[in-house]
Amino acid sequence: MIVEARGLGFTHRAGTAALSDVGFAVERGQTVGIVGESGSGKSTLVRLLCGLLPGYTGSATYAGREIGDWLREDAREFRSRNQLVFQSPSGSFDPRLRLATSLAEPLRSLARRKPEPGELETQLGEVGLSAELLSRYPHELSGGQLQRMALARALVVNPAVLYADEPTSALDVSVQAQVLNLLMDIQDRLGATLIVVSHDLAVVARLCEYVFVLRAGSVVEHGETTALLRSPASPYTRALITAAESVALDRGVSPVRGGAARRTIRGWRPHG
Ligand SMILES: Nc1ncnc2c1ncn2[C@@H]1O[C@H](COP(=O)(O)OP(=O)(O)OP(=O)(O)O)[C@@H](O)[C@H]1O
Repeated sequence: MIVEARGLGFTHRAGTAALSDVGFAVERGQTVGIVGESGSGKSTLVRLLCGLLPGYTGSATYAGREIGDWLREDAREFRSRNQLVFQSPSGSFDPRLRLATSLAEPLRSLARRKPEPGELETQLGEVGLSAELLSRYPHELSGGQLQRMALARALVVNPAVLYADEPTSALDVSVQAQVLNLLMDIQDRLGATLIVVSHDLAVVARLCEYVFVLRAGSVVEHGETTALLRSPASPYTRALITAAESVALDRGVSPVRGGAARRTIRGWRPHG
C-alpha cells in the first residue's frame, strides 16, 4: 500500500470532529475516489494525507512511514511525493505573479533548484497548454486553462501520489470533461497514484477503479467502483447514486450506473 490509514481521527482547531476511525488503503498506481455529501470529511482526509493537517490520531502512512514522522524528518521529500490540486483554480495562484514564477515555485521550494531550460514549456505541453501562457498572469487565463496550469504545477516535481480535491466542480460543464480526460491521460502516462475527491459520483465512476464512501467522518463502504455502484450495501451510498443519476439525466449524459471503473495502469512509477 502506498497510502494507508487505520483508526484515523482528526478534530479541527474549532473543535469540529471531522474524521473518526477512518480506514483507508490505496495501492501504488491505483485510481481511487473519495465520495460523500458536503461536510462528510473528504477534504479533511486528503489534506491530512497530504501533510497539511498535523495533529491527527491513529495512523496514516505514506510508503509505510507515518506521515507525522515524514513531516518532522523529511517534509520537503514528503511534499514533493504528495501533491494536491484544489477545486478553485483561481484561488490556487498568486494573482501578482506571472505563471512561470508560480509554476517554478515547487521546484524552488521542494527540489531546491531552478527549472532547466525548456522544462516548464514541456510541462505545459503535457497538460495541453501553450508555452506562451507562461508570461501571463492568472486572471488572463480561463478557468479550464488555470486548472490545467494547477495540474502542471503539481506534476512539475514528479509526485508519486496526485490528490485532486473536486478538480472539476468550479468549472463549466463543457470544460469539466476536458479536465477529467486530462486527469485520465496523466494517470495513463505517468502511472502515478491518483486520489480524487468528489461529491459527484459520476466523476468518480468515470475516473476511478476503487471508491471510498465517507459519511460524517467515517468510511461507510468501499470497494471496486463498478461493483459498488451496481450493488451498494448502504442506503447512504444508494442515495448518493440516485442523486448523481438525476443530475446526469438532467445534463443528458449517461447515468452513473453505466460508468465502468477504469483499468489498472501499471507502468513507470515515479519515485520507484
Ligand atoms: N478549517 C476548519 N475549521 C473547522 N472546521 C472545519 C474546517 N474545515 C472543515 N471543517 C469541518 O469539518 C467537517 C468536514 O469538512 P470537510 O470540508 O472535510 O468535508 P467535505 O466532505 O470535504 O465537504 P465539502 O464537500 O462541502 O467540501 C465539517 O463539519 C466542516 O464544517
